[in-house]
Amino acid sequence: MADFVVVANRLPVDKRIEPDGTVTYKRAPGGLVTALTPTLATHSGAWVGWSGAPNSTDDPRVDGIDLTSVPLTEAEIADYYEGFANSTLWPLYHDLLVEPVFDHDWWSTYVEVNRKFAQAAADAADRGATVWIHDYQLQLVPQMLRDLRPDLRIGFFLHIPFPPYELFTRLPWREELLRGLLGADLIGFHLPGGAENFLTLVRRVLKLDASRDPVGVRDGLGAIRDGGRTVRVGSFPISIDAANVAEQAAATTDRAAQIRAELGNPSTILLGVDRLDYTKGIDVRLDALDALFAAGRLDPADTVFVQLASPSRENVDSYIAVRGRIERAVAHINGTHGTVASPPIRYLLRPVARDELLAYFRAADVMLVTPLRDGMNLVAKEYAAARSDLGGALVLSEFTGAAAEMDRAYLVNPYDPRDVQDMIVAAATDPADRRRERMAALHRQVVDFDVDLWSRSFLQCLAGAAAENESTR
Ligand SMILES: O=P(O)(O)OC[C@H]1O[C@H](O[C@H]2O[C@H](CO)[C@@H](O)[C@H](O)[C@H]2O)[C@H](O)[C@@H](O)[C@@H]1O
Ligand SMILES: Cc1cn([C@@H]2O[C@H](COP(=O)(O)OP(=O)(O)O)[C@@H](O)[C@H]2O)c(=O)[nH]c1=O
Repeated sequence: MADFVVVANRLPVDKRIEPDGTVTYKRAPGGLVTALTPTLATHSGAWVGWSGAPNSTDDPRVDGIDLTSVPLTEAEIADYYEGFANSTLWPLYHDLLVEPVFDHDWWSTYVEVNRKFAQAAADAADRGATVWIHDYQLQLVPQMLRDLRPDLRIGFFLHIPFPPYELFTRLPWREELLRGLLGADLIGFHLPGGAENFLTLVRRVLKLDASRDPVGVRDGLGAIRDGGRTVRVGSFPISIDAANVAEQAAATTDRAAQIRAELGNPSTILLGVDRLDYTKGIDVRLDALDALFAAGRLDPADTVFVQLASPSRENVDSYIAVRGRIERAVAHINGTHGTVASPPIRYLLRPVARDELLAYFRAADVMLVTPLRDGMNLVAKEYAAARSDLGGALVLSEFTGAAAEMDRAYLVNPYDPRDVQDMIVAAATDPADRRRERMAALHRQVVDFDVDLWSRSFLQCLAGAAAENESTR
């Protein structure tokens, strides 16, 4: 029994069974794990989630965290994870970048799997414990858990954008999802806009009394009256362990120099680091580079773009399609603008370990972060944290959560090809002192607003919101 329980779709590690039968645990992909791992290291607690493999029931202790596996069958993985979570909610919440599928059988499995997570959390939590539920895969868990364990303090945080009324109300299950979330004492979003969309939806769809004042950042919470309870709603932009990233990155100088040499010592190294997801705009940056090489604005003989892409959701059609588009674009650019000895694009389709990533950050002159939509984007923050040497430049899409705070980046509208091209050229060629001054501001921002502030501010607001509800019980 733990007095602090994290509930997320994924455990922080993926279970792998090696060909010789040995079991290993590897860090799971994605920013949610990156952000929550340091938080749990400072709270002794439990993490309830799925292992990434079918029917896994073992509960290992990894890096000092007690992990509780929620076993999912292959059919549940197909209908709940690949289906409702990643073919319905993910595209709907990311501005319909692909068409969401509305399937009643997937919804039934989503409800059943959310019930499994709620039961596992109820079993793991001590009396009066704090339970922090994460993300779009588990939006029904707050109310299910409150029904099972009214003694708990329940927080929920959404890691992806929360859509406006016009998009959300397409969901045939809109009322059930809103009701599910309202089981929490505090519901957190990255940005005030997501929190305000939620307040509007609750007012219009559920006809509840929801505050109308603008929501502040880490402050100025919204409120919803639901029966005898008050549900608080706020904005808490997630971040990273910036001091740790800076320290580890500074230790990669030799490897960074080696990477530069391996790439042929070009004048400019550009870098992209993403899960292979259609939201990330990998094709946006490839199209921009193609145009810049064709126009002679960048020299393909003296420029290298490294794209590190970690495979993601590989059974989902839209992910298979985007991989095809990206690989065709890489082949087209290398075939058109490169030589056999020096292709301007280097593309890797596999997860890259943290130390190696940090060395790439230190080697890159320009980091390209060009999502069409992204809840936050921790890679942008990691790059700024890694550049304690104040080298490099960040090209950042306005459609990421990170852009709200990192306004000294070279901000781009990823829907405007000319803007993306111009900003890449500016980031690569601006005078050194201008680039340095921008990077200093970005580095300071991520150091001052780190992941510890994110979790502390959320958990403090949760304690306040829960105490208010406990006093009226
Ligand atoms: O678990 P997967 O299906 O492999 O996906 C990985 C994670 O992707 C998403 O990350 C989001 O959270 C980040 C941290 O808040 C944020 O920076 C990013 O913008 C989001 O896309 C997803 O929300 C997680 O649940 C997944 O684990
Ligand atoms: C490609 C790649 C990434 N990482 C790490 O994963 C996260 C990604 O977080 P972000 O918020 O940018 O986006 P999503 O959560 O994926 O939507 C970040 O911490 C990266 O450093 C990694 O470790 N290895 C990789 O190959």
